[in-house]
Amino acid sequence: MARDVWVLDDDSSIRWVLERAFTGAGWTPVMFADPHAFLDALKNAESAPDLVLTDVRMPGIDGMEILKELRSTWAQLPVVVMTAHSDLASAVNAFKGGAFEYLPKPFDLDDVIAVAQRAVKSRTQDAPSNKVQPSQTGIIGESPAMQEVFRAIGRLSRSSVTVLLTGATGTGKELVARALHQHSPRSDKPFVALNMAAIPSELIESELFGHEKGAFTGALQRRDGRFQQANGGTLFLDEIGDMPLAVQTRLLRALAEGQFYPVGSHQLATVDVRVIAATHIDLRKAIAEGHFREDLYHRLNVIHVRLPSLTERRSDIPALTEHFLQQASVDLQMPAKRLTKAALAALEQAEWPGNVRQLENLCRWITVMASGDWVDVDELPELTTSEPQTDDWQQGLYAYLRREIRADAQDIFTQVQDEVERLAIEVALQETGGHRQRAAEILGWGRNTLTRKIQRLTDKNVAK
Ligand SMILES: Nc1ncnc2c1ncn2[C@@H]1O[C@H](COP(=O)(O)OP(=O)(O)OP(=O)(O)O)[C@@H](O)[C@H]1O
Repeated sequence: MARDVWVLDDDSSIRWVLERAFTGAGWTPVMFADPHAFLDALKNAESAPDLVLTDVRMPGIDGMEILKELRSTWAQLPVVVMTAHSDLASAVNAFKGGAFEYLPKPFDLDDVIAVAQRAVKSRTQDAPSNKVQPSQTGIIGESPAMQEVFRAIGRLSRSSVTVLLTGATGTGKELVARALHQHSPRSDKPFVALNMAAIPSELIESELFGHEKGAFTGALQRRDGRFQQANGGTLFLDEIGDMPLAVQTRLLRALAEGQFYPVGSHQLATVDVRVIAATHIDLRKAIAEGHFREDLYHRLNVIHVRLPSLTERRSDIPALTEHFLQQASVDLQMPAKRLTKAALAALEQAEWPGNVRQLENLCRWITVMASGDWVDVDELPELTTSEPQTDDWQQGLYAYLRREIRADAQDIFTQVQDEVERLAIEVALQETGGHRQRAAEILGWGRNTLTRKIQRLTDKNVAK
């Protein structure tokens, strides 16, 4: 059965090739050069076409308006947007909730027909809304902030677009990356994750791109990198802000060209990989400080999904707690603990610098440590309940500790303790204009203790 497709593009050569491609594939195309004529046709048509294919950047009209018009006229009509990467985020937003596909410009004609067919097919199979349900992802969250995340997963579910996930540590970035993959056309292909913070920086390049035998000391075998392993699927680059600049340059090239040279190799490797990157740091700041390439940032930030911190969605704490207590009881083969109302209220009011992961760990702790089946406030470990902090030193410390532990560092507690002491002394002395007696009082030490500690830290520095 011939399908009707309306094509809107102001570029006559694009119209020409698209008309031929669609006719050749058995469709009935109706071509529009002028957005206003298109909108008129839209208003006056008695029935919807099977598909609309439109550019969003045309002179004299805001393409987003066209999407909104389409959405309000025929809510279920599948729409394919032809757009450059830079316009995609706004296009997705303008078309919130509708069936949506996109074609990055410039495109291949075979892709056009494939995407068009997929868009039409998805409509016939589709539920009215393309919001992904929490139960389909294993991600818990009824709060409005999380609903926004589920909607984003749904909207992106038929595309392979690059996504940047931001959010503090432990907010579920990896979980969401996996959900994006599971709900993408690539779901039957591998999902491969690489955490920049977890591997020594000098190995990141070969981890990503693979290496030849003998490419560097210790490269005893040729090895595929994560890019090759993820071929056809999704590569999740966690803590992208920790990627060394030189590797950023290589990544940028690999993303732009879909090709790269493995370390020590002269043979180009070609891959088709969707990249999802995540960061808990502010990449704009990293760019300003010269640690992150701006062009790479734009490449990765085609679609941005921000994960809310746990304190932004306190209403999810009871469901998360119940889930983690259940899970801990299964994992640890211990009876499931229950929280009294007061204990749950305390959790709902706590600060959670480590976000969901911290809550998950706490539930494991309770499962092992609490004595009875019911756990009351006094059995909870100490929770910070103060007002939200303006600074995020605990988060920084948390991330630092995790990075060190994953890098197999030794003796980190002493290091951290020394650093805390040094900072506290430094600030106290600065704030008191170098007055040791006052500084000691502020720090809660005797003057002699302060002098001894200063001496010890100075000796340590000298010894370094
Ligand atoms: N909404 C959620 N529902 C259920 N579990 C969650 C949710 N969010 C996070 N988790 C769990 O919390 C833990 C931390 O999540 P995840 O590793 O995805 O966080 P992250 O943001 O990637 O952290 P980091 O930045 O520190 O790498 C995981 O065990 C994950 O399964």
